[in-house]
Amino acid sequence: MLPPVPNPAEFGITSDYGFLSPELPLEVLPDPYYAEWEMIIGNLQPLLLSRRLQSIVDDLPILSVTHLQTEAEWRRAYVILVFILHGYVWGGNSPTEVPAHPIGSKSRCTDSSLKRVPPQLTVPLFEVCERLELPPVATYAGVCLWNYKPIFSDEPATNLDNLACLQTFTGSLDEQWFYLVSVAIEARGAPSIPVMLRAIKAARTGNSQIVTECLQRLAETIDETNTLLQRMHENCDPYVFYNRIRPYLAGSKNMSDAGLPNGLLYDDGHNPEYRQYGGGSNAQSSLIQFFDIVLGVEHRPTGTSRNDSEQGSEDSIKSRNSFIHDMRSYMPGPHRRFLEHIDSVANIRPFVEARRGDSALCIAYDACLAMLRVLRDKHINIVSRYIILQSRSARQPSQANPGPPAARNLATAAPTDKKKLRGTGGTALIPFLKQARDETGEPAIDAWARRLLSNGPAEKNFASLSKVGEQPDGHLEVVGLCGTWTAEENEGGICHW
Ligand code: HEM
Ligand SMILES: N[C@@H](CC(=O)c1ccccc1NC=O)C(=O)O
Repeated sequence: MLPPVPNPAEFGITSDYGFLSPELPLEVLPDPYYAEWEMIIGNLQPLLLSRRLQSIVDDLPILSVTHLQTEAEWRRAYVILVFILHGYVWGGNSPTEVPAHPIGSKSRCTDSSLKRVPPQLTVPLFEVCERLELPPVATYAGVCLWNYKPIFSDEPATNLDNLACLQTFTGSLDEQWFYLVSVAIEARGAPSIPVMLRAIKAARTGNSQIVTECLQRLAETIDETNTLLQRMHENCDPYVFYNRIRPYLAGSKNMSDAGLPNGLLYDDGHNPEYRQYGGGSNAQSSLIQFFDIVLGVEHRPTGTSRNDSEQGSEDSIKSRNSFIHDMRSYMPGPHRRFLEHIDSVANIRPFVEARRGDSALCIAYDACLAMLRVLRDKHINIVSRYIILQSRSARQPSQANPGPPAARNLATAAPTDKKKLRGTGGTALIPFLKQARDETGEPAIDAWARRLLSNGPAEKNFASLSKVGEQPDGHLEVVGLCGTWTAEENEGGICHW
């Protein structure tokens, strides 16, 4: 008996909003009991600039979560508490140094106090996280999924230019844009969820035509998310991102260089406990993991390959990429369970592989892989521009004004070797991301080329293309009726004739 295809509505997932909340995120907690939390979050930037956040938080009462009534209020409380938490930890000079407090301020931090999360945050945050099934850290859900509003209510969330953030650390457009590109991608990808559930049901009845149509729509959707991803460059400056925004997004795992060798000391007032969590990452996007799962894209532990696991006939769990799989525990509980259900019913890849003679079906499937690979190619280019290049310039000591010692954080503590650079989620970012890209499968050149050339010069119409080889620097060489061209493989298929 096949497991039932899950109903997204049972997991709070809708075809209009996907993994975004169907009701818009709450902009303020309605109960005045939480006025002090709202005062702090509403003044986060000036409190960070004046280095007063820590003392204000240390003077807070420990508020109870019993006044939170609706799911939207629990989510708003999570957003408030994780933004304050990350501002508290990373907003000082560094997590181990005492920030400059105005003389006479009521409370002074001790040396190690900033590795410590005080009970005013730990107690309510632990209860909110238990209710939402999230870790006590600023996850993708906290800074993206539940942190936006439409500017004009009659325009869709898919319109990136109609979105605004509810909270940021820096108050900058760059930071808003960084989160909102992901929000728009989630909205744009939402309709593909019911489409692919329909494909899974059609595959169960052997209906190739329906599966093909659904895959064609999925390929278009992923292509549209790629267009949105590319817009990151419009309003998020790499220097601002790397040096002003990204330090706040860090987690507390593998963060010895940034002053957190044991992680953070979460003090609930009775039993202080060191804990280590990865920081936020789009690896926590349920939508992108949904694309992988429905297409049968499998990610392995970085540095291993399909051959490694086949030799040992490893069971699929052990051969899975632990980071990508672990990131499900950083997703809201219902979204995590939905992906687990999809895992148990995903059948498209074997359906296609059993019908290699059905060219329309295979081309549609390959087109999805090609678009998902383009997404990862574009993403690697973004990571290069926003992290790797910035990490190099951040290490150039400025002779002009050496100034005070730089704060120790994710930016200033970055290793010199790019291969050791880590993402906020905790991965060795380049090896991990390139492997994830390579595991997205080699699309059939024909489907890939046809899709690319459909936007290309009209006079070039290829009956078919075939790969004739690969140049030393990774360029693909394909030959078609109108000549030979090489595609900048790592630029996501921009063709050079
Ligand atoms: C300035 C923008 C961005 C930077 C610097 C960036 C950086 C990174 C890094 C370093 C990782 C490795 C995991 C980690 O340690 O966090 C990662 C993972 C990932 N990012 Fe981004 N990211 C950005 C925006 C986005 C956006 C907008 C998307 C939306 C599609 C996205 C999709 C992913 C996915 C899906 C992963 C998991 C790896 C994979 O499945 O290929 N990222 N990102
Ligand atoms: N992994 C990225 C940061 C990142 O993408 C991210 C971090 C926290 C919350 C959300 C994120 N992604 C998009 O909004 C980095 O290492 O810079």
